[in-house]
Amino acid sequence: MLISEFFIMVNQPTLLSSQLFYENRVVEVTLNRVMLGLWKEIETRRKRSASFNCISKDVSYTERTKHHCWRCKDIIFHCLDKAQRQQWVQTINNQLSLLSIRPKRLLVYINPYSGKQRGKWIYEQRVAPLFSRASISTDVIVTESANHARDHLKTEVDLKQCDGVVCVGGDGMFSEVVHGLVSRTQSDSRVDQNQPNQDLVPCALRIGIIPAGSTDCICYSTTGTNDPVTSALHIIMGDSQPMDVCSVHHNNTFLRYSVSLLGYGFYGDVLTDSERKRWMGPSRYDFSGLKTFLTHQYYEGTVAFLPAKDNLGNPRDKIKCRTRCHICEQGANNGQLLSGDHVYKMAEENSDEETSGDGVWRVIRGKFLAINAACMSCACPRSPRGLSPYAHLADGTTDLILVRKASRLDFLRHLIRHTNKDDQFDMSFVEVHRVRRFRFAPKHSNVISEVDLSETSGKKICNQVCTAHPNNDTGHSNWNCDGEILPHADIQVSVHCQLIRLFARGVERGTTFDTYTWSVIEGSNLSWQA
Ligand SMILES: Nc1ncnc2c1ncn2[C@@H]1O[C@H](COP(=O)(O)OP(=O)(O)OP(=O)(O)O)[C@@H](O)[C@H]1O
Repeated sequence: MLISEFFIMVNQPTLLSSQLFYENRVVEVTLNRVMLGLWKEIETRRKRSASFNCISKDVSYTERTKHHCWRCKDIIFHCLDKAQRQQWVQTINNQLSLLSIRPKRLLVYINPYSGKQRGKWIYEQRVAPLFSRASISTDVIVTESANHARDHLKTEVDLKQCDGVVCVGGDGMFSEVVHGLVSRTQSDSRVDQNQPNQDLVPCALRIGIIPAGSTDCICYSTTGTNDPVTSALHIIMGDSQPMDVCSVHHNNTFLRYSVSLLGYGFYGDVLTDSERKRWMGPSRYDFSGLKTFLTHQYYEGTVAFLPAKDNLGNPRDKIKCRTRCHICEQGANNGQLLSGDHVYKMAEENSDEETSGDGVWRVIRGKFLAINAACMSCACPRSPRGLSPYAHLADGTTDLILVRKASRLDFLRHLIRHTNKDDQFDMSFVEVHRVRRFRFAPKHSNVISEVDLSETSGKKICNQVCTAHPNNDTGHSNWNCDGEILPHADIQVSVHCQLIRLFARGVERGTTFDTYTWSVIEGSNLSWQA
């Protein structure tokens, strides 16, 4: 069982301190309330003498390695007598029993078709052995169809019987679990999700993500890596990272929740096209991305938004969201949605400001290549800084990025900047705002239609690519909501501050503690050998 963080805490009272043997060395090992202290070498012996009546103590712990990855390691200390060994086991087990933040029972959903279809293998080979070592009991469900996990969580599960929910898969699988858990929490609390101005009830259970998908953007943005073992160790340690959730409505009807990207125009069109090409596998995103870029479609409409409070910084302030982020703390202090009249009416023709009960809305009309709302950085291995590098996980805001009509070359320069260190917002046709709520209305009335996912004929693609300012048949794009297509262009979005919590701790700063930071795993099932 994972014990706890294992690094020097100078201000913690020492519970136990002994001279033990480690390899050929005599070391001073200390245990304080939450951590096993780093041992200090006292004396080196070339060989442990055969006359030592040694008793060994096997301890597992987590160690930070490169690129935010954690690994589980074992260490064996040797004691001189049984009494000393007994004292160590007893004290460690007592401390472990006090760590209530660690989950003991988990509900696990595995999507066997995520990414390269290795979800089941990843769980069974790399994660389950760690859970069992940490004495965590699991109830594992391999999903049989899309929305299996969501519907199971919504209706069937006794949530009191587990300490957390784990999804093995990609961002789509995580989104399913979020929908299941958030909807279930609201229905248990009799909260109507169809009201866009409704404060939602935060979920009690934490969610763990074992990455096994194609992009794993949410896992990457919340742990700094998409490594299944690292995620499993964060779960075992009982880490907790709050996260905002956006609710998306159309005319007082709830559509979906979003935790990462809402994209209209470019990202909506890439998704719509790529869904038609699922048979191509993950390469469909590259193909559809190129095709959408070449069609260079823009969309007219009105964006209205409620800016975030000044104390939450701005999307270009270079303050990254990191473990124990002070901006997210400020966001939580600012409170959930502000009470009062949240109802926003679209601005009069020539006005660029509107006042409602919760502040002054800004209104922007124009022709847009893309409208994106990033609730988190959306970093992933392909774009390590993400769509909005300084967006925060839990401050109650989303970064609204408006990319106005521009030449293909300028748009290409903007897109390329997502993959390097240049500022993608430092371009005359791009503006970015930190907002609490926004809404969009396309210029042309929104026809509610089933999205046609059938393949477009080659001739039509060619026409679209070759036309200077092509418009699609309806004159509006689709919203890409965390990888799902929304059927409405006219939407209202509200950010719900810290609605859910993950078994994660956000991306950690630098590597200052790397050499000194350890986390002990084994506890009640410490193996001792005479
Ligand atoms: N048993 C199943 N059969 C078919 N679809 C499923 C099943 N279980 C889950 N799904 C659906 O598969 C979709 C994609 O899954 P997931 O996100 O895990 O993988 P991915 O698309 O490869 O990864 P990413 O979202 O990171 O790109 C999800 O929207 C989920 O609803």
